[in-house]
Amino acid sequence: MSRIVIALGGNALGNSPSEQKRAIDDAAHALVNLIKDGHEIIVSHGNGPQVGMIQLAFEKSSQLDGKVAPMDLPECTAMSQGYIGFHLQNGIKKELRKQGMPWHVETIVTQVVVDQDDPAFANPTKPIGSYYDEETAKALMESHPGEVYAEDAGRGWRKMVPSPKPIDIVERDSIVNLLDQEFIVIACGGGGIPVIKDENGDYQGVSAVIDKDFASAKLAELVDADYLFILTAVDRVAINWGKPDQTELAQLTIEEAIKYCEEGQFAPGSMLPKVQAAIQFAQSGKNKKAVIASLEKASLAMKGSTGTLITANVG
Ligand SMILES: Nc1ncnc2c1ncn2[C@@H]1O[C@H](COP(=O)(O)OP(=O)(O)O)[C@@H](O)[C@H]1O
Ligand SMILES: NC(=O)OP(=O)(O)O
Repeated sequence: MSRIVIALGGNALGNSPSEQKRAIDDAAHALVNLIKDGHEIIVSHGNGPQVGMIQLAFEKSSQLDGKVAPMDLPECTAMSQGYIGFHLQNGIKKELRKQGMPWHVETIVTQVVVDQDDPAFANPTKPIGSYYDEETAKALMESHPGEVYAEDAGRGWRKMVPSPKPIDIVERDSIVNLLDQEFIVIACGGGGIPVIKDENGDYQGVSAVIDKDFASAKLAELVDADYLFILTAVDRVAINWGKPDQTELAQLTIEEAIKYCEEGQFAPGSMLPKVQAAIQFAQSGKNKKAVIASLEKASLAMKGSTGTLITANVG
């Protein structure tokens, strides 16, 4: 039995609540297969499209109705954890019921501690919300001074917000207690709600969105997981991505992964943070294994027949 932290990418969630429910049904099947294989799972998920949508909805509502206040990013992430967790926990429960498996599933509203002096606060790089064409994005920057829009990994222009690195997880002990009670835990949704500790020792939200792959690596480290699974829309990490000599990689040592990152093989905002998060987890202790694989082949990736394995001692 292995303890696996699973980071679910955008393809597990879809772009609207109804699409999300359908996508989660497929994701739940892949997740329950891992439980059937005897593993303990902790699920995290992204929220880039959702957190942007929630923030925009409040901005538009406040323009229409002065009694509605705009919503800051930590609250928007908290809302996204709630409704994505709602769909995920019910989707997983439904799949467990179908397969006659008596497991409990719980979503934890998770706060993740960041450093208020993280340089990321001065350099917004995390894409959220919808995609725009360049002209629209530039018009939005003119009409919304202070907001930053930039190209997102060749897929269009998006709003960029600060994305500090995760340092600690406030609800770590609750997560471990639930795991010990044989719960399937959903935690660190949307990278977790970014917080700092104030002078009284209380947690205060800060305006940022943490990358869910880095938060998942931190979660995997803090719950002493054996595996970090980063599940996305491709079977394997590739070098020379999108070129005629594109080559999929079945395994990478930490040193090889660092070298490819330095060569610029992975697009910032899409594959780069996944590989960096995988390296971070693989470096966090002995025999720690990170796997980047496609959602529907998660169970096969656990058996080693697909996915990219990143670990200290490949072979
Ligand atoms: N070198 C690469 N190897 C594999 N996929 C890559 C590479 N560079 C970019 N990609 C793209 O990055 C995507 C994963 O990033 P993204 O869609 O942002 O993740 P998420 O699944 O977390 O939403 C892949 O589906 C693929 O289209
Ligand atoms: N918070 C976060 O990293 O979300 P995405 O994976 O959707 O970008």
